[in-house]
Amino acid sequence: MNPLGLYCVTADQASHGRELCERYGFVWLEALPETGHALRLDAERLALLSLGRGAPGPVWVDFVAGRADWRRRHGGGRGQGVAKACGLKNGTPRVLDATAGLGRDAFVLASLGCHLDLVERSPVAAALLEDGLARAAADAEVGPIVARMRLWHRDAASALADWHGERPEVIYLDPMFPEKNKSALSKKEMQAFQTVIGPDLDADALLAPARALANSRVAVKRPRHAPWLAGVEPGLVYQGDSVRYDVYL
Ligand SMILES: C[S@@+](CC[C@H](N)C(=O)[O-])C[C@H]1O[C@@H](n2cnc3c(N)ncnc32)[C@H](O)[C@@H]1O
Repeated sequence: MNPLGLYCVTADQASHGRELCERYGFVWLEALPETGHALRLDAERLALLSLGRGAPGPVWVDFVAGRADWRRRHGGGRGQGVAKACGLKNGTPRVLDATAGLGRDAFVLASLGCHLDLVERSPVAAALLEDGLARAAADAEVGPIVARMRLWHRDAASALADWHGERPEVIYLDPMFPEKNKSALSKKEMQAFQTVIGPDLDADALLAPARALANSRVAVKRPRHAPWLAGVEPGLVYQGDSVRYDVYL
């Protein structure tokens, strides 16, 4: 996939924009293209745009307002599937989220008190997540929560094989499943995210190193009817309406 372009709205953000291009390999844009996808940096945020007629709205990471905030206040706490799958019934384990994406699941776990390492290989997802974490850090209520989330822009296969940090109790995996029916994706905007990132066809290879590294369990989020990751039967399954959590103890 070609590197994505980054467009900076005002000169004030130019040095930060150029630094993101250098670090993540984005191409500096003098103007937004008419079609396709691009990153847009303004004083508020970094966002992934879909361009052209009928294109879905922008995607960005917001832990302070919107869905993440609602879910933090009213989402069901430790009764949520991700919390049950990661074993939060018995405490607040240290979690390695090896497929961090836009950090939504990780934020739920951090809100419930967990410390997390987040590993993300896609430059687009990592840059959006980094931006959301930085903005949330300045918020009085959410700042202490995101202080428990540490992002690493790298491939999980090598990170799991060569982990130098504190050994995680739990490893959480939520690779992008090759979705045939795109309307099944929760929001139109997320279709853009999937188009830019692509399916994670190598996800099976993460299960064995994750099981070798995790102190207590590996939790895998799958679409409800998807086959087991790497064809390995889990010890425990939490079935939700549209997703399933397979737990390897
Ligand atoms: C479905 S998204 C995860 C969504 C995330 N759970 C959330 O709540 O926002 C899958 C993410 O895993 C990342 N990913 C897949 N395989 C990876 C790997 N081997 N190393 C690092 N990241 C990976 C993809 O780039 C993508 O951003």
